[in-house]
Amino acid sequence: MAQKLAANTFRSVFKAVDKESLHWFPGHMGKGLRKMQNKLKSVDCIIEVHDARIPLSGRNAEFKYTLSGIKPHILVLNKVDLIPRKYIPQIKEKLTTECDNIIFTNCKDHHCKGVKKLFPLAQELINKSDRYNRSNADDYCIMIIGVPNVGKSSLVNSLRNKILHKPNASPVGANPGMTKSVLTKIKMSENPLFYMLDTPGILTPSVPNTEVGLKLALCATIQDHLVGEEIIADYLLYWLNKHEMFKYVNVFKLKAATDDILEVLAQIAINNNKMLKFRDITDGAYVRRPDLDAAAKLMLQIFRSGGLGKILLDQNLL
Ligand SMILES: Nc1nc2c(ncn2[C@@H]2O[C@H](COP(=O)(O)OP(=O)(O)OP(=O)(O)O)[C@@H](O)[C@H]2O)c(=O)[nH]1
Repeated sequence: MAQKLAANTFRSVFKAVDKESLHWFPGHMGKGLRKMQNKLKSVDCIIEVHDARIPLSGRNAEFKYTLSGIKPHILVLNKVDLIPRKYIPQIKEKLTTECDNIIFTNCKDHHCKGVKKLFPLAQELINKSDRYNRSNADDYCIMIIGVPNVGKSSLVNSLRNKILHKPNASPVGANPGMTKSVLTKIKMSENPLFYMLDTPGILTPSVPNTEVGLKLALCATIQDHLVGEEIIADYLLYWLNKHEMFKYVNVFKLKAATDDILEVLAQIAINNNKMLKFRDITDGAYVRRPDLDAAAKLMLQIFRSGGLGKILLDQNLL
């Protein structure tokens, strides 16, 4: 059993990292945003997907200014399976001034109620709206947007499976930036004629400060190597200790909770036989050392798959 230590035993602030490394805006994203802004004019409803673990951090609301509230907007908080359900009402309340239509989804669950509700809600909102520049169009068009890796393609696939009973169309990947190709329309239903832009629009995450950048990195919306796996793992350790979530002690077979990331990584490496072999220059003999990079990658992978418990990284902002 993990020893429960007082929060003040641990770091109260996380040491700053190089801010530059947290501003990630590769070329394809910039082009994507421009293309998307043009496309937004020809859609009737926008489904914005974000990671439920960071409902208040990292969303990029820029697209909204382009449309200034003209088109119906649904905010989908995906990966709800990774957060404690008790926070859902508070999250809704906190976001209600920004968006009336908030839906929580788990795209890994074929019976997810949120996914089932999404399409009927979009239809209802479009029917209620004046459709602005598209009032004469016979078809309805929905666009899915969001920052990288929040599950946009997974949601498109879930909706396709549910409505069209068709297999997956969009590639799903564990790394950010999977979806790069051109936007194309796919038919979702014949009557009424409903289309969806099947390649989701990628938004740049909003990174106003280091802490938000680290949360985005923890949720894999910024590529790991741009921040550094060890830094992200250290932030995770800091966060877990600060919120007195000590499940990691058992998961990583540690003797006690600790604020020392090197101690944690060394133990993970030993437990998982992730060792590097070196030749000792003095006597030529081989020595083995823990592979800390591999351990940091494993630690992040375990966190991201929910192995350290259900965690709401924005819980302090509610
Ligand atoms: N636990 C959990 N994982 C999910 C869920 N939805 C998607 N994922 C995982 O999240 C990762 C990213 O999913 P994608 O659907 O590729 O995300 P995306 O937003 O299209 O990614 P980009 O194309 O990079 O923008 C994959 O490893 C998915 O399996 C969910 O509801 N719960």
